[in-house]
Amino acid sequence: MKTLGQHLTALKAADKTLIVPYIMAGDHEKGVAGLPETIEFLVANGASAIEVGIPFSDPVADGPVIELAGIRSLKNGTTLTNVIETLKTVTTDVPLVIMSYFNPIYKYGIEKFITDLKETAVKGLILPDVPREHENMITPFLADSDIALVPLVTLTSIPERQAELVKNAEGFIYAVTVNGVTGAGHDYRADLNQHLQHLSELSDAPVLAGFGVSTIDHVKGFRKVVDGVIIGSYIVKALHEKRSSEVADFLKQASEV
Ligand SMILES: O=P(O)(O)OC[C@@H](O)[C@@H](O)c1c[nH]c2ccccc12
Repeated sequence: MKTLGQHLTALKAADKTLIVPYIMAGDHEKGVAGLPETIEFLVANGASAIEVGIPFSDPVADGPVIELAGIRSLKNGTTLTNVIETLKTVTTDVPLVIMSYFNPIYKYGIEKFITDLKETAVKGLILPDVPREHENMITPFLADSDIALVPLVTLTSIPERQAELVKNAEGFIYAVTVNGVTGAGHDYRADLNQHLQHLSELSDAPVLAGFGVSTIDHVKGFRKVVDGVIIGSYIVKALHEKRSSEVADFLKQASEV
């Protein structure tokens, strides 16, 4: 299997718009047992990679939609252990990216976490509450794996910090488009595209914009300056409300932008 960076770079070279849906593991009527079919559904509808969220009781960066999905998932009995066991049963060429707060991983054991992921299609990690200064808790274990630690770059990062965050980036760069939590309904800053353009120039790694992406017009707008988008709340809400054919249409249209 290719690394996350190789997979996305190949799609980028073929001039595809990178589309990365986010789902909350275990937010399904079958609980975590429903995760493989949700992944299959997203793969079948053209996802470039899939961000798999681990539910956590204190999700500081999550807006209401993702937070509620996390609460439902925890009620369904989802744990990092049963997510990893389930992911071991999933075979796909589309790389998976785990999005988790640090606490569940710390409790699981960092070394065991990385070792166990090697038996899955997980090729990347997004850890929003692990700052660059503390990444060395994780990076030694990643050294002999093909799992990338995806940098999150926010609008408030000063230019030097941005350059530092994207230096040697593997996988992709997650460009956070708003100052705030996940979810729709934010107004994007007038100079957002300039910021995104600048980020794209800083690195060869694909740049994906995320937070608030919920319409095809958003995808078209971001596609002018970056390689693709991450879509969370819109997908999580629509899947929960059983509007999967709408999600399928959205993903197909988005990948054709
Ligand atoms: O929901 P949105 O606005 O489409 O944004 C993606 C986001 O949900 C997903 O990437 C995510 C969920 N929780 C996070 C915490 C931090 C950073 C990112 C995330």
